[in-house]
Amino acid sequence: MPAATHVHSHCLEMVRRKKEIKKTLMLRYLSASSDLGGKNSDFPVVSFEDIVAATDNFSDSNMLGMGGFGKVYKGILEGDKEVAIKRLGSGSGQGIEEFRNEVTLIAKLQHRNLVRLLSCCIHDDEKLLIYEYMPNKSLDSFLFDSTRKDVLDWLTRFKIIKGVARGLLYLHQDSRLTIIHRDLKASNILLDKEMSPKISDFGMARIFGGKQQQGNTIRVVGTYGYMSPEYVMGGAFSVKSDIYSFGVLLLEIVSGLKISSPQLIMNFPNLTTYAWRLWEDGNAMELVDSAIAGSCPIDEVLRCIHVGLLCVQHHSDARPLMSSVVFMLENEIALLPEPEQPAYFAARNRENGHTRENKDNSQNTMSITTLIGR
Ligand SMILES: Nc1ncnc2c1ncn2[C@@H]1O[C@H](COP(=O)(O)OP(=O)(O)OP(=O)(O)O)[C@@H](O)[C@H]1O
Repeated sequence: MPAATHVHSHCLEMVRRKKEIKKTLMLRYLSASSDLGGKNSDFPVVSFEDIVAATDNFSDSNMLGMGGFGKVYKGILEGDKEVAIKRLGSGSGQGIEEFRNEVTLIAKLQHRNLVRLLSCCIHDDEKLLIYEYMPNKSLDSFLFDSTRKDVLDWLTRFKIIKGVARGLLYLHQDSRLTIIHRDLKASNILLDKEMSPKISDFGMARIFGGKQQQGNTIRVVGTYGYMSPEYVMGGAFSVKSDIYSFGVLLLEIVSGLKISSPQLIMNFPNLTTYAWRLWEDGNAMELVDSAIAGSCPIDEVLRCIHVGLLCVQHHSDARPLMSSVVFMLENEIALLPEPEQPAYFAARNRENGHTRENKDNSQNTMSITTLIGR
């Protein structure tokens, strides 16, 4: 055979082999993905056996925490890859549809301030989600723990506030769809090894396409204290209800106080009411967590409190969009409008002249996840 013909047939053989390998890989990929019911054909899955091995058969020593939908375990996959595995039991209240919602939604999202969903698994009654592992767990484990909150100096707190704001901006305005988280709170902010924040827990998120930006539900899910009045009272959710939750979270980060403490905060029923009174009286710096007071730039802190109060305003129309929030947080010279009175500030407390919130909505931090079917 002439040399040129030999080279040519060799090339053809290489192309044919490459095509075959590609086809085999594609078929393998599709059959693995079909575990999800065929709806997520581009999403990697892990076998249940691998998960059992990775978590030492879901041993208690590997348990990271427990949320409304089930337990979360630390696991090691592929030899040395640390992951967090969320095990949603059959009694977790999350059906296959909600599971698919979380899986398909997160799989499409990529932002440095959102937790990455790496893969998932459905095995008989078991549904499992595999996330990147966040070594510092959630923000609440630092913020509300007097022995750990020192780690959160002002620089770190401001970095967390800005990171969460950017993550939420992506969900609301910068990704292909409008995504409303509906359960933004300190325990849903995870921290990586540099203490950078990542928003997690999209099980209750709602996605909108096109121009639709708000919805209504009779199945109110979320956490009291973080939920906006229009959502609690009427089930109306929109980006503005997430922005309300962000405002609450921001005030918690600055003050180190929980929105719904079991005790009144300085005679006020909750944090927003307390923050508003201090702001109105020109004493806003008194809100700052004593663990960092004295070591933080006053202008920056005041701007944060100001933005927080804009976000928790009673009227949703008055609350800024996340694009404005990010701009106001990142630009020292941004002119901020005066905040109006926050939600839950209606009834006047006669004893001390301060207004008080409706207590029904202030003292309960329980997540409501399954009230009435949609
Ligand atoms: N990716 C992760 N890396 C490390 N720890 C995690 C990870 N995901 C969750 N955890 C830990 O597991 C706990 C439970 O998380 P989960 O998201 O199930 O519930 P939650 O947000 O605490 O509560 P809820 O379900 O009511 O919103 C968290 O508080 C956190 O400490």
